[in-house]
Amino acid sequence: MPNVIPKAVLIGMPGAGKTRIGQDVATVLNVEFRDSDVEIESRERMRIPRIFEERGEREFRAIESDVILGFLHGFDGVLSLGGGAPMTESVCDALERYIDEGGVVAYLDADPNEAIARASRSGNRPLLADGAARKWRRLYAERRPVFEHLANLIVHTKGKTPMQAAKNIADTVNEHVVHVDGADPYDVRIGAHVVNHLAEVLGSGPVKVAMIHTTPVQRHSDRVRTLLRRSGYDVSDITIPDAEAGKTIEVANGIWKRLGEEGFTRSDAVVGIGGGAATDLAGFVAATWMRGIRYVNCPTSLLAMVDASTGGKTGINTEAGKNLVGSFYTPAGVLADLTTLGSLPNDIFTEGLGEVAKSGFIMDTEILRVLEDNAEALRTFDPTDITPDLEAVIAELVERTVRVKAHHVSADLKEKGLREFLNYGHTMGHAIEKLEHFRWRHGNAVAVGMVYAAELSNILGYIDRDLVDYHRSLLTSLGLPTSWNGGGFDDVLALMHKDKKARGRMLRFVVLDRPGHVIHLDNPPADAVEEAFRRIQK
Ligand SMILES: NC(=O)c1ccc[n+]([C@@H]2O[C@H](COP(=O)([O-])OP(=O)(O)OC[C@H]3O[C@@H](n4cnc5c(N)ncnc54)[C@H](O)[C@@H]3O)[C@@H](O)[C@H]2O)c1
Ligand SMILES: O=C(O)C(=O)C[C@@H](O)[C@H](O)[C@H](O)COP(=O)(O)O
Repeated sequence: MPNVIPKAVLIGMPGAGKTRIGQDVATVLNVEFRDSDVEIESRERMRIPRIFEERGEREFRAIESDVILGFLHGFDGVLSLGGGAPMTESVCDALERYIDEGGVVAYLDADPNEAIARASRSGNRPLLADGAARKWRRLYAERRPVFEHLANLIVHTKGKTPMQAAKNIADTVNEHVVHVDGADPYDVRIGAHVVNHLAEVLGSGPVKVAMIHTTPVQRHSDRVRTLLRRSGYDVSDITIPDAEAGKTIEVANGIWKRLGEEGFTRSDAVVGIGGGAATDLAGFVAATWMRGIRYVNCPTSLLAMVDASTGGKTGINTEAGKNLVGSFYTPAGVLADLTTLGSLPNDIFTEGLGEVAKSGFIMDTEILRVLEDNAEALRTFDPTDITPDLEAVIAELVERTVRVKAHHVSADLKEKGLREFLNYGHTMGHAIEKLEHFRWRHGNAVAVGMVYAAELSNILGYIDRDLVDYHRSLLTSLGLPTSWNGGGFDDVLALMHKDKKARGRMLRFVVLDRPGHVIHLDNPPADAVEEAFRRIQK
């Protein structure tokens, strides 16, 4: 039975707004709200000033600690603490344990003058009796360092309405975080406004940041630029050609030239904002400038969120083919800000569902159930009308798909074996993309590629027709293609022999042997390879 812990705990100085904002957070999250001061007075049947007067602060802090610790296990709402509570060692230790369990301790960093005015209006502050402002500032000087060290979320409330501050906290509560292990571990943060974590992920090392983005995501890169500059970074704003046109050596060379001219050192950084093509190029630039500098991906398409931005495959396209030049180079972090989907065209969203479905077929079959249950809403995705329910479905699909990718890349970054399973549907998929001169979207080509792989697996007796038919029915219900007539078998075969999984003259595939489980299929019989191709023709 997992521990039941509060959704959020609010701390801050008297008058910071902990009660009002705490109530608003509880409203947004549709959970209960509790205030530790109110609970103390209810339990002791005595107002706090009288407890201080009759029993002294030491006993009050002991009572307060007991009440708060009682709420940190078993209460799943929002809890606001009295101003001095975190200064008590037992409370501070308990809050640190709460954060380790996934809790959010939000420090409301209010404007001192505003907080003093509010605190002075409320008579229930024994520590702020006469000379309130002077005493408040003395307490502030003592407590602020503790609050800032303890909190895993700091909300600057000046200029925000209580509800705006509350939504900021609720967004953090609703974030999903997927940890990617390996030599250079990092986190993928998924949720609304997670881009607010950018400075935290970049850290204090970089002085200069190259912000690499494309025109269609201008509104999102504008937000990133503001965040970077407000955090004190010297931003080089680099717009690249959109989509595959941006994944070229010419584009990379132009950026290298600019980084040299602007004096980028090995401690500086790159931020990639956009679809998978932009994050691939940004990662490639980061991997190669001075043999590797820090970079953070801010994916803005579904496919980039669930696949391209994570796993460290960086690269460009060349005459020889797609993704044939690049480097395995992992980001310092990935911020999948779901609000950016608010401008994503439906067809681009749909292609991302191809990689989501892939992750369901190869490992997490719950993904397939979620896709089935929400196929209509997903197929008719409208960026201007993302309901809270649909946003929750998308967040779950993104988290689950990223977890599947993280499982494979954490254990096998450089694709020596396990990671190849993520290539399900790609042997045929990449051939289709090439023969379609990249007019077909990646996710669409992979969808047909998965049907091809399912047919091949069926021909060789690994899976039955039902599972092949299920590929077609699920992918069709999501608006994805399941057949292709754009080229001849000989051309496809030649390209499959150039796939990165091929070894010498040996064709290599990844196929299912049951739902949620893939195997390597090396050097399958030539007639089976051709028969499966015939079966995906319209
Ligand atoms: N590195 C990896 O592991 C990996 C994995 C999968 C795919 N990829 C690569 O990713 C690319 C496919 O990614 P993609 O599907 O995101 O394509 P993409 O990067 O070409 O983006 C598709 C289109 O959507 C636009 N767009 C993206 N986000 C938007 C937003 N929020 N609002 C409006 N427009 C937006 C882009 O500007 C572009 O026009 C391919 O190059 C593929 O090779 C890499
Ligand atoms: O990350 C991987 O490894 C994958 O295979 C994920 C794929 O979904 C993705 O399309 C990847 O870009 C394909 O890798 P490639 O090496 O075949 O280009």
